[in-house]
Amino acid sequence: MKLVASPARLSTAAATFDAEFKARLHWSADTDAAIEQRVADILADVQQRGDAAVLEYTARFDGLNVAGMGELELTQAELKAAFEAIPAAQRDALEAAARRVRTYHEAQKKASGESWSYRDEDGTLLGQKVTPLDRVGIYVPGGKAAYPSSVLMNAIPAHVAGVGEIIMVVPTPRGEKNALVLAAAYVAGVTRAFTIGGAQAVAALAYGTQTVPKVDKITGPGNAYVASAKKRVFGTVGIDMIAGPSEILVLADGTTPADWVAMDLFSQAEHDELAQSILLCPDAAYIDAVQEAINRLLPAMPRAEIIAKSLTGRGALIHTRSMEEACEISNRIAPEHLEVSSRDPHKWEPLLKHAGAIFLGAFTSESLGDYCAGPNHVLPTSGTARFSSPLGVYDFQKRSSLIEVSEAGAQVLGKIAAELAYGEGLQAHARAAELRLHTVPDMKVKK
Ligand SMILES: NC(=O)c1ccc[n+]([C@@H]2O[C@H](COP(=O)([O-])OP(=O)(O)OC[C@H]3O[C@@H](n4cnc5c(N)ncnc54)[C@H](O)[C@@H]3O)[C@@H](O)[C@H]2O)c1
Ligand SMILES: N[C@H](CO)Cc1c[nH]c[nH+]1
Ligand SMILES: [Zn+2]
Repeated sequence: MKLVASPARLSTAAATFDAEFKARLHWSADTDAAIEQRVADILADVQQRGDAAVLEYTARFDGLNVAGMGELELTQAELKAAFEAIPAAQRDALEAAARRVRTYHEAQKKASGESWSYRDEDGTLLGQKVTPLDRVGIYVPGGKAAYPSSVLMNAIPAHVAGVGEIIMVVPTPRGEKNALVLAAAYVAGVTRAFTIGGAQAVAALAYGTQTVPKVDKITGPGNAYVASAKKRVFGTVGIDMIAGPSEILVLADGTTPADWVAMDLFSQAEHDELAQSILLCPDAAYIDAVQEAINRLLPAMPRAEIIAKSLTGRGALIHTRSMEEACEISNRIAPEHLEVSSRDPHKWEPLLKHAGAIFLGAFTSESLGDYCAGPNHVLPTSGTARFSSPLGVYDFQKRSSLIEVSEAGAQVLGKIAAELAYGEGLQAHARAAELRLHTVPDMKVKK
């Protein structure tokens, strides 16, 4: 049977555009009631029965039958052995990628992840103390593909932040362990690792089981089950964002070879049938050329079936009136990845507000960002880039305000606070401030 990838052909000039566009975009884990119900049941079961439930779901969903949780833990020796056994070229690539990701996140920490403080003229100190989280859980997807790069993208910023313990979970369908994933866990310095996935792994990390330690925060991407589970455990633990099925939006002025753009659309479509690839372009003949390239290149792709399903079910080639209009529509979509495939990307970049990551120019394929450019590839999806940011060192830190009021400062602040406290009807607040005023007898700080 011949596989066909037919993304929807839309035009912003058509009267039906808004409705068709909305229908194409509309999807999120919480609109899929079947997934939601299943995830809710799994979370409740793991919370109640712990390891026993995790073992059952791992057998059911990943085809991995074992006698006890001990068999689902990867030892440090196993991680090290995997690193030593992979071909030298893979080891070098892994280490080169890790170096670039580390350099980027160290710069990120310097720019915005350090404690700071200042003093008022009267000596009062005000500031913010930044501390790393004690223990985090990192989700590394593993259902339809293996993601050693996601190990690096999660664990390295956690390390740079100074997190004490990094607990990794990764499903290994039918028990097939991916050597590169294990090697990446070794390179990135993961503390403990379990071969579990899906909602049951998220639940194990959030609630803790007899074997899996409860964590403070869960980060990392995953499929619709993982995204929904993370949303539901938020509050019990922190989460980074909703990083669900991958998305790419290519904003093209028609100057990049059509084959390059077709392959970039494939690159995210091949992740998942639910991934979304969209092209926005003001040149109709160029859109035809990209569709022709899709037809020609698809049969040779090993993951052609997933690509065809994703492009046909969720993809779109949109003809716009202008590049300006294309930028405006891109902002409405707020994609995970946005490629500005143009001879003059800096002309359009200032118009772009909402995207997880922006890739400028024809040579910046999104896939370079997935592996080794340096910035994080764990990014907000489903339009959440309107309010969320890429995974970063800041996700593994928290902040405490620091306040040290001097004796002189207390004289000024005490009067302001007391006035406002009486206004709120909170007498104890007011008195606590007033007792420190020199005007109150016998209450001066002893020297
Ligand atoms: N946004 C990002 O930063 C980013 C990065 C990498 C990957 N991704 C996305 O992550 C996803 C990875 O998905 P995946 O499936 O390959 O791996 P995954 O690890 O996310 O999901 C596999 C797990 O899903 C669960 N599952 C599958 N079918 C189920 C069912 N019918 N009922 C209950 N549970 C079920 C199983 O427990 C299985 O272990 C893709 O959508 C990819 O696009 C996103
Ligand atoms: N594109 C994914 C984020 O949506 C990340 C990734 C890992 N490997 C390949 N791609
Ligand atoms: Zn990718």
